[in-house]
Amino acid sequence: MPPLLRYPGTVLAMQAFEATNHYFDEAARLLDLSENIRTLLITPDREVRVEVVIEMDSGQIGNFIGYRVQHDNARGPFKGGLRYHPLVDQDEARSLASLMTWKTALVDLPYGGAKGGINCDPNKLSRGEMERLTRRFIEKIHDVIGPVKDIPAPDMGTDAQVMAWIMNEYSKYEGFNPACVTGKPVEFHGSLGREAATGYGVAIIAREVLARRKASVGGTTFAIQGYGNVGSHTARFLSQQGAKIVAVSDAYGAICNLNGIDIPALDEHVAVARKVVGFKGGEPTTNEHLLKMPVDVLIPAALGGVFDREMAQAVQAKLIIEAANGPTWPEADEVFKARGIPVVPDILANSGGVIVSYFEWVQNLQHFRWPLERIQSEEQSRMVAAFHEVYDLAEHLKVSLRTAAFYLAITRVSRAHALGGI
Ligand SMILES: NC(=O)C1=CN([C@@H]2O[C@H](COP(=O)(O)OP(=O)(O)OC[C@H]3O[C@@H](n4cnc5c(N)ncnc54)[C@H](OP(=O)(O)O)[C@@H]3O)[C@@H](O)[C@H]2O)C=CC1
Ligand SMILES: O=C(O)CCC(=O)C(=O)O
Repeated sequence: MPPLLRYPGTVLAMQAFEATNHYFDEAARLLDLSENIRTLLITPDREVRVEVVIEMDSGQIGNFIGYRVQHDNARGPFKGGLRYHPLVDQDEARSLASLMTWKTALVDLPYGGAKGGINCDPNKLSRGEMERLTRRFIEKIHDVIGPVKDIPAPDMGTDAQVMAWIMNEYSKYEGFNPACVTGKPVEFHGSLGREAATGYGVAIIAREVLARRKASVGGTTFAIQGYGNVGSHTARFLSQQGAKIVAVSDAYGAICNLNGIDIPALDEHVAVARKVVGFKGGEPTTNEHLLKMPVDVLIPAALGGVFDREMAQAVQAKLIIEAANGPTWPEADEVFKARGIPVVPDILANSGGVIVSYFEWVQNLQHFRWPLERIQSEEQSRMVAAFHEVYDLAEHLKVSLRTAAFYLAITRVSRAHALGGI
């Protein structure tokens, strides 16, 4: 059975929401916001916590808690994923919802930010239990979500099938409306390109940041923590550009191959084994070792809170791209700054997912389907534009990429509050 994580023995100086607000404050200081505006911007608009009780396959009662935190909607409906994981709690949902507010603003989508989930272990639930859990959760929260209120999407532990159940359950209460949720199966009102969108975007960011550093993806070495939706698609798109992916991992362990892992062959193995360990084209190793390998680029693509101070000191990568949400504690961020290791922040690096969710929502509202070429090319142009805007601002203000990204996002959200009024 895989470990639940966070990393055992880690003593955290702060909680996840506090960490997100720390990053907010670093940028807000440059913006001269009043204390009242700061409070308005960081405080979640609404927090829903519901008991979700289902009958397990064994006949026993299963007790779970579901959360939906709606952080800010000054720029449009709340938007953000649903996570099914044993560590889901109110604080994590707050932190992730807040990150969504800054992410949607940074890539200029007409949305606010939300996040939620259920404290369950999807690896231990049957398909029937997952469906009952999802439907019961939606039964409890259907009145606070919807196409112009709050639009959920996939995150860790949820996928297109879960989104299909959400759409179906929501429609029972509120009438048929596929725009109530994104990340649905393509044949059930979903969008081409959504499943791979986050990884596709991470690979675009890798290409752009390497180009600014006079390097290219071809021949560059990468280690990727997490081989789920985001990690595996990132690996696929990077390897198609000639990257040398020397280590990947999931909750069960890691594999490494300094000559480069054959990603299509690994995918065939994972399709059967459901884990990366056991793949013949790599040596088994640990997640901890993967994070400390001397690679060019390290990509966390699993849980938050992976880098604490100690781990940041041990990292040997030259560049970090945050595909996961919130992988870096502020104490680690300081270490990376001091060591001159640039970090492309989550709200920029993994924004491809919500960008294509936006395209899915637009297609649902238009009752029209866009071809994959249009989706990928529009995702690409939005991400490239946002990346260079952040990079240029960071150089201009002499701040980190994260502070520049938050600066742009806070500017847009506070402007929306000012224009819309309270
Ligand atoms: N899906 C999306 O569109 C987006 C996701 N993100 C973020 O990307 C990250 C990954 O999400 P996603 O790929 O969707 O989730 P998935 O559930 O599809 O995949 C998560 C991956 O992380 C692995 N994992 C879990 N625990 C550990 C651990 N302790 N050490 C190493 N790997 C571990 C899982 O392993 P196993 O399969 O063995 O459990 C799995 O490979 C999250 O931080 C999420 O918030 C950000 C933007 C959009
Ligand atoms: O696609 C979306 O709406 C949100 C995806 C998500 O949860 C995220 O970007 O962290």
